[in-house]
Amino acid sequence: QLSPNHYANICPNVESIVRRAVQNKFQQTFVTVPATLRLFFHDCFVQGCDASVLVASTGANQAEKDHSDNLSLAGDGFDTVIKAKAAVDAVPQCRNKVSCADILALAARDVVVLAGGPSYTVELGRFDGLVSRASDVNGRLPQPGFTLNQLNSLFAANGLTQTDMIALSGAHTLGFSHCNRFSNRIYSTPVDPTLNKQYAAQLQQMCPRNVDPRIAINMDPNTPRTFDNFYYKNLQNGQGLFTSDQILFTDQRSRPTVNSFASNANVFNSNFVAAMTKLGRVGVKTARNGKIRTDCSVL
Ligand code: HEM
Ligand SMILES: [Ca+2]
Ligand SMILES: [Ca+2]
Repeated sequence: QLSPNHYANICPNVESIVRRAVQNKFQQTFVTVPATLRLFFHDCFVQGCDASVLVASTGANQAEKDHSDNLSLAGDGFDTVIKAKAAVDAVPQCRNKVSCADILALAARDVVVLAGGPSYTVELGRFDGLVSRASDVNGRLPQPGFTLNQLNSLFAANGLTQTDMIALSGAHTLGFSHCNRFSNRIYSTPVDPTLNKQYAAQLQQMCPRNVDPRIAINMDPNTPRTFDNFYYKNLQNGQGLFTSDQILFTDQRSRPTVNSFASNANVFNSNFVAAMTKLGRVGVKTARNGKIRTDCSVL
């Protein structure tokens, strides 16, 4: 049973402790923001929001983070949670009382705020999962080539509507992508017709054939460091980076929602907050099937 006041007696300052740690990390690198936000999503969609994504592999177990779909998760997201956990545990009353899953949920909210996005109340009381298996990731995360039906069915499997899915996709207003995620769109004949011609040419320039696979580019070409509704305006202009982004505007069924988020930042913000709150409830563990980890990377 999640509640914003879960730690009121256990660790009353947990919110400010996590916020300060996230702020410190943010001052070192902006990558903290997209990395932490994406990490939360990849956690919640596999075994629920239980910090299973944070677990390191051991000789006996290949953990989620080593699945191919998770290899592009930026290390700064993991580091943010580790730093915040250390800050929480430095307070005697809080030591080993706050779950890694809750710290990640708080940190995801805090990075959105640091990038200029909306603030919101985070529900707390998740326990950390007892397993993390790479094989559990198979088929649980959306792929950049997904159709609207594929996106909808995967999000529906997590209790999220098409509107939630469109709002959460707005996270692509921040952060980076490697070139191979969309190279099929710019090097097909003809070039993907839903791509803005000028944007396609820019992408070809930034991501030439046989580009170094480590090269990553901004997903939002206009305001890559601001959490805003530019993602949806980009879709209207044919500047959606992935097939799974642009389809939200191309398909008649999702276009009205994209247009409404593009024309009204407040509508986007409130839908994003509602969807993040729902995302944070996915597969939550309790004392019966979870625990509070002492080290977020060790079961
Ligand atoms: C709707 C289906 C989604 C698909 C197909 C998708 C796919 C991707 C892909 C392929 C990347 C680039 C990874 C790389 O090459 O490094 C990416 C990055 C990112 N995604 Fe998504 N994503 C989806 C939804 C979400 C959601 C729901 C969130 C969070 C609420 C999210 C947050 C991010 C962020 C912040 C990045 C940038 C990461 C960074 O810069 O380190 N995505 N996504
Ligand atoms: Ca998880
Ligand atoms: Ca932006």
